[in-house]
Amino acid sequence: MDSLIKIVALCGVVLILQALYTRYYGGLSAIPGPPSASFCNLWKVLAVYHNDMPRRNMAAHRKYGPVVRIGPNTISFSSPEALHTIHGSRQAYPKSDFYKPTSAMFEGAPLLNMFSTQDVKYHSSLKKRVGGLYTKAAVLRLEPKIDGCVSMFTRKIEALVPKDATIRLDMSLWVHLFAFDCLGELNVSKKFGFLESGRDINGMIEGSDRALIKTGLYAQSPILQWMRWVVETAKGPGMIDPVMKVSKSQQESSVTTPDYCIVMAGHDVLAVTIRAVLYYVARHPAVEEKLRAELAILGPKTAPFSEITKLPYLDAVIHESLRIHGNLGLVNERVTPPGGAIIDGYHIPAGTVVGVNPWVIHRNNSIFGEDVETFRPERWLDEPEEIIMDMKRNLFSFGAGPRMCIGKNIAMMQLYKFITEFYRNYKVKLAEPEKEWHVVGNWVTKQTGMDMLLTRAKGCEV
Ligand code: HEM
Repeated sequence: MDSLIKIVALCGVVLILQALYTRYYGGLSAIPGPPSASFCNLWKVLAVYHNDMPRRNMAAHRKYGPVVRIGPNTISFSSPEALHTIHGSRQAYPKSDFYKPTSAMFEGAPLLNMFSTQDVKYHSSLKKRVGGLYTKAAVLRLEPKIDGCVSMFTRKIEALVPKDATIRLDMSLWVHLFAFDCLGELNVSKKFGFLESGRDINGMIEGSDRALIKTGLYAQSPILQWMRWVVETAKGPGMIDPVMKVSKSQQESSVTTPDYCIVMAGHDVLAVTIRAVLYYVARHPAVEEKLRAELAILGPKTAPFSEITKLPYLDAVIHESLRIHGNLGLVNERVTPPGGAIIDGYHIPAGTVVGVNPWVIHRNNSIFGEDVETFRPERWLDEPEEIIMDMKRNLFSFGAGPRMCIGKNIAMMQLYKFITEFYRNYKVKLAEPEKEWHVVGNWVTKQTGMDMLLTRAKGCEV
């Protein structure tokens, strides 16, 4: 018993000494931040646990400046220079262990995909193989499929909204049903049936939300990450195992793995963006009026993408929604290379987790102006050209550099098409404007609590 107490006491002393060293002598000791963050990950864990990371991360930058230590080995940056160095340049840093759980597991080992891989060479070889499928020109072939999904959404809602009546709908759910069905249509030419049934099928949306929340939370500390890995491994084979067994025998595993990632990517962040547009436009009737006036110039038929991308106010509303409501609420984590790096005047040792949180950079006054908390699409139209270019360069909603979203062109087409048809067909109001929506301030910043009152717009024909 005596020796057990001695061992526990010894471990305690070692941990305390290590914490003191990390705080006062480690290579990051000069960087300001919340006091606890310099020796343990509690600050990050609590911020995510309370679904409050975007707000706390922004507040930390207001208090401590452009470079903030938010964990013993994690630094959050807020400047455009840091964004460029860490994420945007050709030599952008590799992803951190945060991304490990975003690989499916097969026979006890992670199946690396384009999103999850930390290996720069493997990533670049994957991207070379499939990148051509996602260029602006290439995704035009998907326009009819996206049109099909948008008109299915419109038909479903039309069936729920009788002429001259107003109906209350949970738009948080309905846009996710659209996003999931669109994912099916684009990937396997088949809608999954979410819109048809008008609800989550087999708990897929709920399951995906849970997985994203867990990934965001457990990744805040290596110990939690390890515990999650143990639990997930103990659960045994998942959905991907039988697929991989077939693929392996056909020498296709290298194709199946990136496909798996693209099939899983995009529905939740697309839904987050559409919700942001709907919510902020509903809160700003003058914006809605201008948007409707612009859309009124379109003919009665579904407008082609090439035409709607020329509508300046629609473009400004989408950019402003992407800015004010970052899809991801955490620092997009990267790791400094061997030899370390100089970022924003600090020497950051090799192996440090560094990055930028979209919420933080999108509220940088030097880029987006003094009124960053205000939803003002006009900022994308009225400012001098070089300021607008600078805002576009620093809009981080789709990431930046080599690890930027490969699906951005598809996502933009989905957004433009959905928003155009939605406002052409419906008038919308928040059902309870006195209430704020609820935002999950974790990794993907999902919003709920946005019931809306829908009425058919005049001349709406589907
Ligand atoms: C509005 C919709 C979307 C948004 C806001 C969005 C946002 C993002 C962001 C921010 C990243 C970088 C994440 C990070 O570095 O941590 C990313 C990566 C990625 N996205 Fe999207 N995405 C959207 C839709 C899509 C769609 C439709 C697809 C499917 C084709 C897709 C596929 C991917 C892939 C494969 C990556 C990994 C790219 C790489 O590491 O090279 N995304 N996305």
